[in-house]
Amino acid sequence: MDYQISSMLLLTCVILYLYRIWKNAYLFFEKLGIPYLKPNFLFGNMTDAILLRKSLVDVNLDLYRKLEPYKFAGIFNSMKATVMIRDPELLKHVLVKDFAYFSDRGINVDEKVDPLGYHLFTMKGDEWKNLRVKLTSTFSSGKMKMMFSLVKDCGENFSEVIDQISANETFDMKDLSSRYTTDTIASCAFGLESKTLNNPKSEFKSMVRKLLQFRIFMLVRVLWTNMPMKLIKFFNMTFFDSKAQKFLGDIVHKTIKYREQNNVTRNDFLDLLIALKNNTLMQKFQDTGDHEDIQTFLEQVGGKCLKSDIEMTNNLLAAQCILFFAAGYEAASTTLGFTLLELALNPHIQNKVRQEILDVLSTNDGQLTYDLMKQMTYTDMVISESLRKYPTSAILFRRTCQNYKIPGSDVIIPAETPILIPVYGIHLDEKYYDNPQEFRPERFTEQEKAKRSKYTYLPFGEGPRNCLAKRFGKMQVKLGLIYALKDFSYQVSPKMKFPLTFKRNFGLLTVDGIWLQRQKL
Ligand code: HEM
Repeated sequence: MDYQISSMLLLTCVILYLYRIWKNAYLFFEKLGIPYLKPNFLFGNMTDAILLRKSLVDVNLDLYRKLEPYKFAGIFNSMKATVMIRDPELLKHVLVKDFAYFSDRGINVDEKVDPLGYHLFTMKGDEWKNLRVKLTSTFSSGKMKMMFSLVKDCGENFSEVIDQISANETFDMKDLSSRYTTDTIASCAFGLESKTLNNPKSEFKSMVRKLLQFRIFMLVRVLWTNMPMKLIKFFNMTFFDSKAQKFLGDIVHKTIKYREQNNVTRNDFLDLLIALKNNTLMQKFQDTGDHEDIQTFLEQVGGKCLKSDIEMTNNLLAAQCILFFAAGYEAASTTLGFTLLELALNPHIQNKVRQEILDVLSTNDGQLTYDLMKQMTYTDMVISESLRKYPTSAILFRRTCQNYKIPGSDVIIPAETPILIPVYGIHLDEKYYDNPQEFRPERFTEQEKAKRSKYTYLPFGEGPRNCLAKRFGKMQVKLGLIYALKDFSYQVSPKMKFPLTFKRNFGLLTVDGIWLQRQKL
């Protein structure tokens, strides 16, 4: 009986405590004079996402639309008051001009509890700046040329695997694309021939999948910006799935050891990272393109040089390799899959891209080179349009590092406030793209691009914290597309259901399957 009474008392205290927090959170925007959407107790404006009734992507799209015509407004990520920035001009301030106020994403990771979760995506302040400068040089345009032949080999294999599918057989292009991007990143970041294209049941593939598999902890961490370190330590929460992280971390450690002991070079990211660790990057890989990228970055973060340095330990190298996988494989494979889906739905565009590919290849006996790939400009427009309609990172996060006065208003957002950037909402806004559901690559001619603000198109983010590997990601998708289209045409299978239902995960825009059929040409 006593036990029951104390349990009831404890529960009442917890509810009262949560109610008090919620009441304060509720008043947050009232006090600041910011318009906001009325939240529900505990779930805020995220009820449908938390109860897994809708994807986080769709929930945020609804919120973006409900908040028309405000330039910025308040929403509640569960109980956390978050400012959504809707206006492209304000986004220019948040992402670039006033970057010093918004330099991190507010994701807390304890380096001791989770050394492999301590990477560029989660790092903050000077440590992030130092590492970003170092890694910038590994993704320069010169380095992409170096990596081209490794990705091209995977592209050729992708085409061979597509060739093995029978005519009119329904297959999942999403699965095939993710096996292709797994192989490209395994080759470029880990120095491995993972061969998941040939072996869909490989352990490597299942571990990579596990890395980003939906976990309720991940959703909580995305919604609960600034989660207290004590809680992270108490639950021993790792950023990615701990088993997958350990599996991939062990591979990197072993490969580094092998290469250092046997003096092996393979011209991939791991070589570049090892050279960074040993301070031999400039001797080994001379590349003038690096300097320009680093200079631009330093100017944007407001300093010509950095205050301190960061030690490149083997754990730090392994953490970056794992991040390359997590950040790259899903984003690139989803983009490739959606692009092929749209091409199957729009045969006239499919024919036009294929014609460009064949015309360019015919100038060199069908042999693809890096420079020839660069000449395929219509293909670039098709990829850009695909990333507009399906930006895999549908929402982006920042956090105010200090109090910030919103330009053109009297509102001051306090330090430590989460900021949400509704990329998907902006990409589907009729104000910026007429008939936004129509797939139209011509939106990306130089002339059309010049008519819009740069901040209405954010598939790779913008400013110093944008995608580090934008060039590599685009190259993966482009080579995949070239090898998928050169010898085959695609139709949508009756198995594909419309409208698309996005996965209920922690904010990535993706689907469970992209069902197509192919014909050999
Ligand atoms: C089509 C493919 C890709 C897309 C659409 C994409 C998109 C993005 C986006 C939207 C962000 C967040 C930017 C922001 O907050 O402003 C990001 C960050 C990042 N991406 Fe990518 N990405 C792609 C491929 C890759 C690949 C292949 C890699 C690595 C090999 C990679 C590495 C990273 C890293 C390290 C960051 C964190 C940067 C930082 O915080 O400094 N991405 N990416």
